[in-house]
Amino acid sequence: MIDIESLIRDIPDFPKPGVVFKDITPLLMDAKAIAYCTEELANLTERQHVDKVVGIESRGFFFATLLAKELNAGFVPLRKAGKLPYHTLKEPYLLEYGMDSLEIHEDAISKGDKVVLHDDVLATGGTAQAACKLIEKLGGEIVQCNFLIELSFLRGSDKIRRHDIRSLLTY
Ligand SMILES: O=P(O)(O)OC[C@H]1O[C@H](OP(=O)(O)OP(=O)(O)O)[C@H](O)[C@@H]1O
Ligand SMILES: Nc1ncnc2[nH]cnc12
Repeated sequence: MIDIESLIRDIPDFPKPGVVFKDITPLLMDAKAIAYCTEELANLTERQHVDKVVGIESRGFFFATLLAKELNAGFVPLRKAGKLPYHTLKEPYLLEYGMDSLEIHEDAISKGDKVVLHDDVLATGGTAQAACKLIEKLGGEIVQCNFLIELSFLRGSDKIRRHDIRSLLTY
């Protein structure tokens, strides 16, 4: 058991006044914490069969690839607009401190694939909602939305409540 909360630091007023940013870089610098979080994130899925773990650029990538390895699944990147080289589907969204668009390669998920969506933080839920739309447009079946951190006071789970939502840490 590792106290991962002590490895996440609050940065007030980043990237905008009024936002308290959860900085996970201290956690990422700790080898035991990486191993612990990877195993615990995989345990949240109850080790059910998963075809693809979808990770959201950029901080979602850190644990999504490790989680894919742990679950013996493939990894699919959801990237910010203009970064993926092949044919894409695109979805705009609002997040706690701005707006953006996410894209997915149109051949990244096959109809009926069992998919775990992973990101580091669930805040207002705009990012995760857009990600779910893209996965489902390609015919993926979302078996879990899996997060390192949920900021429950921002009510992001309201936007993806159809899904199983699990987080290692909730504030
Ligand atoms: O629930 P929401 O309000 O939509 O916010 C959550 C998103 O915000 C952060 O990403 P950010 O866009 O800051 O990009 P980054 O991962 O590249 O830092 C975080 O990694 C989530 O993807
Ligand atoms: N408060 C926050 N800290 C870290 N990442 C975030 N993404 C959206 N809100 C965030």
